[in-house]
Amino acid sequence: MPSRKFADGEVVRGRWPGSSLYYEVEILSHDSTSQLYTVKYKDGTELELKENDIKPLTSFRQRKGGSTSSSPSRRRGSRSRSRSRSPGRPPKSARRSASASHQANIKEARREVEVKLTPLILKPFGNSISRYNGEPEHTERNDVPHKNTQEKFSLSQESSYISTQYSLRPRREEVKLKEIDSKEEKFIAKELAVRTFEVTPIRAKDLEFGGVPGVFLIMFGLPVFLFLLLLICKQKDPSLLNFPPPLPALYELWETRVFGVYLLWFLIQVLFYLLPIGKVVEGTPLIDGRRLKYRLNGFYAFILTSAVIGASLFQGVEFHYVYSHFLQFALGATVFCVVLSVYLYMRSLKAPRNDLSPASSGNAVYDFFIGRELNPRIGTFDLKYFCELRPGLIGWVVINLVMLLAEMKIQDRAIPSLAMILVNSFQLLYVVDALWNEEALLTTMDIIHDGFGFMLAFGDLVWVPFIYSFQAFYLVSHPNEVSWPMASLIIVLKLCGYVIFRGANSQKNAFRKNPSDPKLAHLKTIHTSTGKNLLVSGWWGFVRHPNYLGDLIMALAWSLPCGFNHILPYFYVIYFTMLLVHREARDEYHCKKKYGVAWEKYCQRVPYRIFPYIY
Ligand SMILES: NC(=O)C1=CN([C@@H]2O[C@H](COP(=O)(O)OP(=O)(O)OC[C@H]3O[C@@H](n4cnc5c(N)ncnc54)[C@H](OP(=O)(O)O)[C@@H]3O)[C@@H](O)[C@H]2O)C=CC1
Ligand SMILES: CC(C)=CCC[C@@H](C)[C@H]1CC=C2C3=C(CC[C@@]21C)[C@@]1(C)CC[C@H](O)C(C)(C)[C@@H]1CC3
Repeated sequence: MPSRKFADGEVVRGRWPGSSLYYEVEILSHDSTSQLYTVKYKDGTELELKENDIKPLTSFRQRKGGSTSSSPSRRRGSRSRSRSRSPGRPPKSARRSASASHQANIKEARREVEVKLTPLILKPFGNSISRYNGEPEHTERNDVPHKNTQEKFSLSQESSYISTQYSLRPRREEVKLKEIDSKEEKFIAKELAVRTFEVTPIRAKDLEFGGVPGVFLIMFGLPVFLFLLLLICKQKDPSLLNFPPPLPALYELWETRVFGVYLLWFLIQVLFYLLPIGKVVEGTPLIDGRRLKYRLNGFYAFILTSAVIGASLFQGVEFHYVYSHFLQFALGATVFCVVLSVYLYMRSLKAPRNDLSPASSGNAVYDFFIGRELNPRIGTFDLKYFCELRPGLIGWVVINLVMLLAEMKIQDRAIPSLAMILVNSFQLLYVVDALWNEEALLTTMDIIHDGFGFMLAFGDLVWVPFIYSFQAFYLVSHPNEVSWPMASLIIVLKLCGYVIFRGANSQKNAFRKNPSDPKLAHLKTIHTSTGKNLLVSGWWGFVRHPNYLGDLIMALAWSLPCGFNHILPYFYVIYFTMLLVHREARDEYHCKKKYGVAWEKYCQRVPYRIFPYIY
């Protein structure tokens, strides 16, 4: 007897777990020990199924025929389709997770059931799922009404079907149909409640950042690397070819007073965050449809912080203390981040399933790194959202100012160097821009996908303030004179980067907020069946991540004022390129899952990811 009935790559019908609905799936692999097949649904969902739950395509009856009908139930199906698919409607979910796709799949199936119950002449299999997955009909100008496409879409949807147990039933009266409808609704709701996380476990091969060994290395490697960089930078000749200075013992770097100052800084930012000023907006819908509320007062926090810093300077507070204890501050922030990460992990163990991040895996080490809980909150205080923009990002600007003052003091200058002024102003613009456009943060991968764990805690609270201020730190002990023509070129580069970065982010945010915004009417889009469309002209038709391109150009402009004597000030550009290339790959993976064929079409139309004609 053969050990397996279906071969890898074979296209068959797989039963949706717990239901009698069969979908077209591809066999990916077979485990001879558990006798389970790993199959892939057309929306990218992978599941393990028993052999009994798989049927060859040929075992389903197919009917031929036209696609129009005036049967009541058919009309009803059509109406419900166009209601739910209307592109003019705001998207139900800004982020469609795999389980949201399952929900759509199940709904899809339910609608197909309605169609199936009428004695119609139906087209053969094949349309339903590929359409569901977002196969674009064609690209259109954003101001062209989408009605025609939708109608076409509805018809082809209607004219396909999925085999279910209902296919054996005779035609029912409309009343009976409603009963079935409501039973199905209840069944679906129950299914979803139980399966939201069950059906989408992240298996070992899907773990990002090199899985458990990868995140383990990152967690220990990054802090060590940070201290090495800071130590190398303090040397007279900061060449990477020199033997790296030894890392000081932890107790040598620990200063309770420094830690106290760090805590004070953190608490001031908490206080500013809690101020009831600024408008309150809703985030993107969560897996259970809830939308969290966020207060947008980051820019006010920045103004208030500037006032506090200004007043302290006026009072003669010695800011040089931060420069002379820079490593101690970095250690204090790291310790704080570790404690915070442990707290976050512990509390996540009690968090309801629906509150867990789609990136979490069930592996303790991995989840400690990526974050298990998506939006940890104490009351209305959102820990991730707060940390992403406040203590670290505003702290970065303050550290830059400290470096500027340190440069004047150490190099005995009456005014800061042009290089330092350029670095300070460029990065100030970047931070102010982030705070001014605070709402845009709510649609980033960090907020909607990644949990809050060591990765973001360390990134936000340690990496951003202590590494992103590296150019200014470098200039304190390694002065570089920049000529005005050179400065002008660098400014032009920075502005080009900024225009691309801001233009791309604003275009996408405006489109996501209101797809029929008249200002975007000239843009072409690709339809996807998720309710959200993809921009395929404008910035997003140039490369697939124009915002990353702009960000990288700006990063180069931040490093150039440091001159070409050492590679060290270019560390940020190198690191950032790696980060964004990796991030782009992660986003691509999620988008492919989310938009299926539509995303592939987009990739064909816009072949380059970040760098035109290069990558
Ligand atoms: N300074 C730093 O260290 C860092 C800065 N950044 C910056 O943060 C910003 C946000 O980045 P990030 O969160 O990674 O991702 P993006 O802002 O690029 O968002 C990606 C999402 O945009 C949507 N999208 C993709 N293509 C299209 C399209 N053609 N039309 C419409 N929507 C599209 C998709 O989501 P959906 O369809 O669901 O809306 C996709 O998941 C960037 O400017 C980046 O440069 C990021 C990381 C680090
Ligand atoms: C492995 C490792 C070092 C991970 C840490 C990555 C983090 C440093 C970054 C991840 C995404 C970020 C974003 C910003 C800062 C860096 C981190 C936290 C950001 C706040 C910078 C300002 C931008 O305008 C932004 C708001 C779009 C951006 C959001 C993402």
